[in-house]
Amino acid sequence: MTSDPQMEQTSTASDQGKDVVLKAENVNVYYGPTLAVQNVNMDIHANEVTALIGPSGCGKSTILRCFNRLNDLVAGARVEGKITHHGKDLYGKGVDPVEVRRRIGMIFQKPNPFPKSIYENIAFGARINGYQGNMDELVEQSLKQAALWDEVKDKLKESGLSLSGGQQQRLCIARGVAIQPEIVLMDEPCSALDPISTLRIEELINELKENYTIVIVTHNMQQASRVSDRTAFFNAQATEKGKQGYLVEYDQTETIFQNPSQEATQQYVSGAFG
Ligand SMILES: Nc1ncnc2c1ncn2[C@@H]1O[C@H](COP(=O)(O)OP(=O)(O)OP(=O)(O)O)[C@@H](O)[C@H]1O
Repeated sequence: MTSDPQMEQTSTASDQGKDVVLKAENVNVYYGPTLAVQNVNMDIHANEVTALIGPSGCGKSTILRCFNRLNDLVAGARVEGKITHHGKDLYGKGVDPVEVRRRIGMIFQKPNPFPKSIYENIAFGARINGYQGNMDELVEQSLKQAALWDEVKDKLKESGLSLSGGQQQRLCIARGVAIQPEIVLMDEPCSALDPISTLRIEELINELKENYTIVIVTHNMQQASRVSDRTAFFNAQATEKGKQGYLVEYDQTETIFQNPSQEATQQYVSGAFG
């Protein structure tokens, strides 16, 4: 084990190239002049759940937002290095960031349904994205995929805001899957939810990975170990220019939690810091 952060980063050497849908190579992210996360290399694999864990401020959300170009919308944010999606530069000339975000959706920490009916929460986005098929069928199918149909099928005209927090988050997931993304990014999707709703979302994540690739940021280590196939542990080091995040170790979730190669990972997953 080493304690030098520059030396610590490892990646999934054993199965690189296999079903890789997103690949980050030497990614640095700056906010203005400040380097917030440095030298991230990681592959995201198809139909898997990848968890990003680590203490506050180590750059998990920043990296997540790079995966669908949401950082483009943050003033002063700049991404260096390369992120490819099926081998194609996600930031390349001619790539439409709106189309990127359609194929690579984001579920946020706080459920954010539109102030519209449950039905319209799903139909609205689909319509904007040019959906021409049977809307009733799409609404039903999306709500079923998000494990919400049985609870709302008799009140589709009621406001999405009338639902509980956990139901609202599943509505947001239904809205997300209705536009048929390939990848779903989730930024602490359960942090505003009670334990029962959290468990429901975790079960849902497990079901969704049959059809989608999922990357989830979570503070909850039990959650990472329950839902993910691979886990990336990020840490931050103090520098004269402030805190800098970096990827310490990325491997199968079982390895990260039971037999990590880095001491810092071992300490973090055993609750010694963070
Ligand atoms: N919009 C922004 N403008 C400037 N700095 C930012 C911005 N967003 C994040 N940062 C900085 O980038 C670093 C990484 O933040 P980020 O939110 O990605 O970390 P995180 O690991 O997701 O943290 P948390 O677990 O607390 O959500 C932090 O130092 C943070 O202050």
